[in-house]
Amino acid sequence: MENQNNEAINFGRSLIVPSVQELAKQSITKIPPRYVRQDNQKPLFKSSDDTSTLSVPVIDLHTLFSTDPGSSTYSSELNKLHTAAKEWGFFQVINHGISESLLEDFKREVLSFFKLPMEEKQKLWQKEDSHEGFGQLFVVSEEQKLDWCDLFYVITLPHNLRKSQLFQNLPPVLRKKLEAYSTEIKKLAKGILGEMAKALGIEGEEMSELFDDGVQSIRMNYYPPCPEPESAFGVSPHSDAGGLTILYQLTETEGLQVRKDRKWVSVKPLPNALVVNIGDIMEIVSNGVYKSIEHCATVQSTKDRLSVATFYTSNMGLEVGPARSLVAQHNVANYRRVMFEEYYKSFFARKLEAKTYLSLNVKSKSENAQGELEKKRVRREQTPTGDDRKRIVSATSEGIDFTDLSVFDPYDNKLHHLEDAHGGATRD
Ligand SMILES: O=C(O)CCC(=O)C(=O)O
Ligand SMILES: [Fe+2]
Repeated sequence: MENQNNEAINFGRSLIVPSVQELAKQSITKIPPRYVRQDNQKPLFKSSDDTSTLSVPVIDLHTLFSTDPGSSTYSSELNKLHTAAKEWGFFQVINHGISESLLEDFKREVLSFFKLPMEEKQKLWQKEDSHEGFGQLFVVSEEQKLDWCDLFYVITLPHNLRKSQLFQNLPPVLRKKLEAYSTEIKKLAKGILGEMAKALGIEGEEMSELFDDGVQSIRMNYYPPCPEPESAFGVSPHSDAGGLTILYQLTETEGLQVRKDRKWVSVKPLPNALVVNIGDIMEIVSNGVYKSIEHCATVQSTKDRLSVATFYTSNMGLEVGPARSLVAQHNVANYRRVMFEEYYKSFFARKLEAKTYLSLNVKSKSENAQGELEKKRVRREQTPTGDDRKRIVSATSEGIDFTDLSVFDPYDNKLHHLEDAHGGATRD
């Protein structure tokens, strides 16, 4: 039974910030300091065309959803999905079953939505007590650097979590298409989660308990052209909090970058493909077999870019932890159990930053040594100059050998030099 009181639930709020789209309409040649990243935090640039080898795997969902599970074609595609989720945490899906016409209609409506005059958008702007609507997310202080992006964020499922006033004020055709898109994405997310369960060896019943009536939210991102694209992020490096994210890249402009080991790889928009990535909750459920991977969006000087991210996560009211069937297989639970609602609320109450929330708060004792090192790394990266020496001394006195400008990288369990921008990784 749906609890009607759920509409009172607020997953978060964010400080109200100016519209970047409006700012970009003025012919500025420099961006305001609030968007300019420090030298060692700037994005790295290269499009997928000039990189050589690495590209995000592509999975054919028709093979998984419609071929005989006993066939070798099926098992080789399932294996491809499993490897992509383990080694990349990101992949693109083709033949996903969402019709081209729905994707086109939805795209058209989202494009016009961001073109609405400001007076219309104001009616749908975030309020101080909730981050749903037009605006930004994760802004917790006036000093914090801002992303070069306007977004519209809305909880779409389950129905009783919707802010009905926000829905009623949406342009009617957008509302209709959003409804259809949200239904299709839920179906798709559950289909992919079902295949993942098979690949991981999680019992179907447990997967249903976790994800049958999951919370779904949609974030529409508009990245205007930026006069200083080398200094700003469209979205800061982060991991997503949910179960799965399904991203629709509406334009051909590249911008999404995914961290693969210590490199950043650009995800080229493919016609009619969707990008899927593992979120923190799915990393927890998979007991760490699948990884929720850091990613970010860069911006360009002449082209704008639009994307729609749908976050599909577990049911309300649940305590989420590593799947029972996996703990039995692995003989260890690598993550603590967390109340989903608390996890989501705490995620939204802080600045968006790398993978710190998951690594610092939910890893179990067996992974804590790594978590402690990560905590020190984050503290140091937040103040890369100044007190660095002291921190290194304090880390060393605790038995950890930090050499100057070295960081611990939780992705490969090694120390690396921190001379590179963009969080210490390099681009392939
Ligand atoms: O626009 C993109 O490509 C990435 C957006 C994203 O990571 C997000 O909305 O969480
Ligand atoms: Fe994301």
